[in-house]
Amino acid sequence: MTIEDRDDVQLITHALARDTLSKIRDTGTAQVPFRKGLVKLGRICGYEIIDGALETEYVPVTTPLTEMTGERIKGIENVVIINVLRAATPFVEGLLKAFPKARQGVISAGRDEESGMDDAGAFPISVDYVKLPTITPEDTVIVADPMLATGSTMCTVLEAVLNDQPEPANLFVLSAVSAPDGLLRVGDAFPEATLLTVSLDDRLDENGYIVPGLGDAGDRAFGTD
Ligand SMILES: O=P(O)(O)OC[C@H]1O[C@H](OP(=O)(O)OP(=O)(O)O)[C@H](O)[C@@H]1O
Ligand SMILES: O=c1cc[nH]c(=O)[nH]1
Ligand SMILES: [Mg+2]
Repeated sequence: MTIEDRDDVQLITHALARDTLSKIRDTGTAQVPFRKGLVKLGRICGYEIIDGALETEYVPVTTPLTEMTGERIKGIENVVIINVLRAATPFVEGLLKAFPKARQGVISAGRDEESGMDDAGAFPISVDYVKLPTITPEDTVIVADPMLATGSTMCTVLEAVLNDQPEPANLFVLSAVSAPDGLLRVGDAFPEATLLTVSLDDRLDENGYIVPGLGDAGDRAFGTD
């Protein structure tokens, strides 16, 4: 099945998200505006998740003038955000503006770039640090990583996050830029996940980088090379 036929893949189409992503793709965007762009993108994605996935409920409100019926977002107290070190850190900073009370997990997972991709187009992933909150069946879990390339990192992260935990009410894999191969790998391995992405790019190059992509998100956000 191709990506276009799958209903577990959903694009975040907000114009501000597309505008911000276009700015940070540009090779002339320096470290600080790049990092700030990822923060902004995370905030917009957070608002879009609220709008698309969480319901509202009616509540009584007393204004200075009268009584009325207002709305509150249901389930916003039950959000877990997983930060995949390190490129997800500014992205998660933005998400937290939409979900300030989220419980957070941190996992350091990185591609072993020296080994290269195997015959199936996957990277070996080294996991160095894992600190995860307990998940409940009421939770909306958002696993955030701006780049979803081969999907190797995300599959490793999801295994760790879901290991011995009850299935959450919603499971979102959130990326800014994704490649078809990675979405297929993650979607096939975790059919319970909804794969949200701002841009589904064309392909991976021979080194597993997304094309057109934005380069190495971690290096660009942290000023390393
Ligand atoms: O889908 P994949 O092929 O696994 O690639 C995606 C991963 O690559 C990047 O991390 P990287 O290993 O460069 O670590 P970094 O965030 O520390 O730069 C990115 O942030 C993802 O975690
Ligand atoms: O294109 C890519 C692929 C993996 N990680 C990145 O930061 N960029
Ligand atoms: Mg990197």
